[in-house]
Amino acid sequence: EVYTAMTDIGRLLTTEGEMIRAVENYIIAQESKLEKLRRDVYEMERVHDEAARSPEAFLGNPINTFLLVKRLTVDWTDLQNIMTDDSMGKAMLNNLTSMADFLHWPDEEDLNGVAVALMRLQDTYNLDTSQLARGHIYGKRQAYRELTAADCFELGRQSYNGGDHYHTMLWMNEALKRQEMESNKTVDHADILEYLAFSTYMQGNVRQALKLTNELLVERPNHQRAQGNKVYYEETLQAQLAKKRGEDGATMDEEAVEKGYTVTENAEVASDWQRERRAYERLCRGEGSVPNSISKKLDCFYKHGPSDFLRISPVKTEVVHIDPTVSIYYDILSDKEIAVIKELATPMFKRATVQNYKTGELETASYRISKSSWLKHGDHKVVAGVNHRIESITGLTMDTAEELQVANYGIGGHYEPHFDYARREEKDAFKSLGTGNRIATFLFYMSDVEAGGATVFPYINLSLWPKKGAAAFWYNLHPSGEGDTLTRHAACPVLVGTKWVSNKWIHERGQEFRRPCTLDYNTL
Ligand SMILES: O=C(O)CCC(=O)C(=O)O
Ligand SMILES: [Fe+2]
Repeated sequence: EVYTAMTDIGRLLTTEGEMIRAVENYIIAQESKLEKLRRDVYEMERVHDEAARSPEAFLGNPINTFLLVKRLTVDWTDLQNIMTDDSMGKAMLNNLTSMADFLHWPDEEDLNGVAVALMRLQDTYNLDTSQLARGHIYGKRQAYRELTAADCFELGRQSYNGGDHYHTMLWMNEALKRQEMESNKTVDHADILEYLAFSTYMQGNVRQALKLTNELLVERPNHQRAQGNKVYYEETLQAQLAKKRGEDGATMDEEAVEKGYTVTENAEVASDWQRERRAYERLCRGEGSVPNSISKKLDCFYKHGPSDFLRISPVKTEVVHIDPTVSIYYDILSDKEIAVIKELATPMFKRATVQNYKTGELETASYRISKSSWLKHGDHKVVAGVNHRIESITGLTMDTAEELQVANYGIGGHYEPHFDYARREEKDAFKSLGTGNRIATFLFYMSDVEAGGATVFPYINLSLWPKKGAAAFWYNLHPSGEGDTLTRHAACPVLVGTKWVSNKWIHERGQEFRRPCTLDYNTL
């Protein structure tokens, strides 16, 4: 007990002094914590208000979308950590958690999805990393702020987790540049170096990887993984040097063959794919042009048939390619009809799937990213009207056609090169329908797209730019029923804005007298 002697009570003053200091320190800590929270939330509020004024316009910029998802994942985790070390903060977080049913929280997968989409845009549209980090996209809309070193680091980390060392290097280099210029550092220099060094090694530049690892070791001499990597990189360099000196004369190819790889075959497969990829990306950027021999035969006119309806109300038609014939029809959907279709389709939206022709299962795939749903003839008079219009314009029956598919592509949304028709090995795809193959495609554009989002045909050098209210039409099959390989096409990633389309896939059955078949592969 202390109350019995003055000396002991005197010591209590020391205790009290400590207590006061502790509480004061607590207040200072809380205040600086609150100050940080206040600064963060104030900034978030400012951006949020700007976004809420026009969400489509704001989120039409991929950098803004990435930053929003990052705020709701990485930044939110940081904020929660600050808030959970006191009970008031905990209570508030519990409150937020109990609202889980009606709040949407993006997760790590979403963050990865937007990061991957950004990389796709960067590759397809040749976007420069520094320009992107500055928020510039194609000279189009500007992001609301530049990326910090931590943002670039996050993009690098996401690429790294996906095993994409090429983009890890690009973004970690950018993070490094930005970090060195930041007065308030948003990320540790050494953390960037660690990722950068390893990805540089994975990309084959051992010398540079070693240099970066040495830099890292200057900053963090006890970093164990870096110590291990340093030894390994040095040994690898030695071995490479020895090889160059001819001590081991085997070429890479010879070694690969020894290990059982068939080098040339792989190279051929890769180059077919690469050729298509290059053509696809070039067309997405609008760099393709139809040769003169074809363009001089192209035409535009008012289409007055085949149905009586078109005699009264002709359709503005542009033929943009001959063999396969690709036509564009303008102003065939009104803004009102488009609004109705979007409204009907949106509540039923699901991530688009593709059919695995081996298992027959529908599955999601990274090469098709959009949300879509199907509208039946009887769902609304607008849908019925649309079906009639396609029948009037094409002269083909809609009785055997698929329902109207409505699709929306977000930032980076795309559909890589594909055929709409089922090929021989996939011929069971539509078997259960009993309506034959997809003879033709009628593709409505239900929005303009600010940048990107073209429909491209890599083998005929054709890019179609979405125009609200217009539609594209082509036959997927030759009159013989054989698939027309030149109709292979793709939906380019949306760069800025959003893209809405709807598809009507018309089938073979019922068209026998409308588009008679021939034995000859080519005649129409
Ligand atoms: O959206 C586009 O431009 C094309 C879509 C497409 O090819 C498809 O859904 O099959
Ligand atoms: Fe398609």
